[in-house]
Amino acid sequence: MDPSSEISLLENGETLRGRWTINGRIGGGGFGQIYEAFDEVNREFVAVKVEPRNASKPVLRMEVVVLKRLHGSPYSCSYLGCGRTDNINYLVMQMQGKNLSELRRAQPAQKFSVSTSLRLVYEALHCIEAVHAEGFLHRDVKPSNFAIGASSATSRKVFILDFGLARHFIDSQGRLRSPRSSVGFRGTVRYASLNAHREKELGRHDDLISLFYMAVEFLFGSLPWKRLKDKSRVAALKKQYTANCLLGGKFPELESIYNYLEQLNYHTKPNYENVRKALCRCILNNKVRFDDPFDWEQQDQQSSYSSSYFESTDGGVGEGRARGFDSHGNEGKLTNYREPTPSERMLIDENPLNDAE
Ligand SMILES: Nc1ncnc2c1ncn2[C@@H]1O[C@H](COP(=O)(O)OP(=O)(O)OP(=O)(O)O)[C@@H](O)[C@H]1O
Repeated sequence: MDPSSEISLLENGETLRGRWTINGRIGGGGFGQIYEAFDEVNREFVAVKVEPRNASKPVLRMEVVVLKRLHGSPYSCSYLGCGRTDNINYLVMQMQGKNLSELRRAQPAQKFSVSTSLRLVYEALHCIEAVHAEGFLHRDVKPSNFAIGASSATSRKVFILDFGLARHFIDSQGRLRSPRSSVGFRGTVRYASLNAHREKELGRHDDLISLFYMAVEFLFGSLPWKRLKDKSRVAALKKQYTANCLLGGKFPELESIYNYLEQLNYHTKPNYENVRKALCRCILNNKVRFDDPFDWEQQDQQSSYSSSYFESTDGGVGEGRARGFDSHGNEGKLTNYREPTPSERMLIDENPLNDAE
């Protein structure tokens, strides 16, 4: 059964393990269905991801492994439980707010301001680094796999979702696993790195290249290959467009990040710190403040760029929504404002990406 089909795997009012009462479906991608449920023990809303027990491509097992490893991380959902019934496998986790794809598509020109774009990318970089630090590649980095928090305390934070395609890249001895010579395509065509198109074993830099494509889409509203489904045609365009061209020459620091990442391979650990430095320089040069309101908090249409070769709408993925999201209730209030740390401030003045680790 296609889990994203209209056939719901859970009914409203149904209770899992006598604790989580289903309250409605909030999303469903290619691999699972996501429900809102009420946790009768902690008296709060939670998210439940479900797949059929006989799924042709089961993903929840890996999701549970990764979420448990990340439990307590400020960049991922808390793990709350998992189990199975006669028909389904399920995973219960912390409820987050809207995903970054739906937030972007809700913007007037379907793009974020420079300020919002750069800060979201900055936060998403932390998320990806946290996953890599636990020895996992995400392999499906895209805007619908990041969400802002659902509470006033977390509504200015970004959380990474969906570890269904994750892969452990280190072995039990802590060594890098040997790359396989060929693997099938992994990820989402629009954001996949060229290595994914080549069906090569993906490395840490490939997750960051997908983040770069997210950045372009945030800033300009779309990617040139957004309407193409054919993987080889998308790959041809990804080869054709330089970072300079994708960014219209407006963000040299992001260009330098892409050009750096492109030189890396499966074996090299990206220098996350230097990528962050380059991003910080971009933030500084564009006069972005970490305490600016996000676009959805205050629609003030600050400096955003337009680009004639991009079209204005997209068929972005991710249909999730989450109740309890309260950014409107907190509009204008910087409930979770985070100053750059002293080391981040220092980074801004240094020259990044000179040395690859
Ligand atoms: N913990 C959560 N809290 C709130 N919303 C969530 C949560 N987990 C997932 N969602 C919503 O459901 C959507 C789909 O979730 P997820 O990506 O895990 O499913 P999927 O089947 O793997 O999707 P895809 O195939 O598109 O990657 C997310 O984009 C998000 O909007």
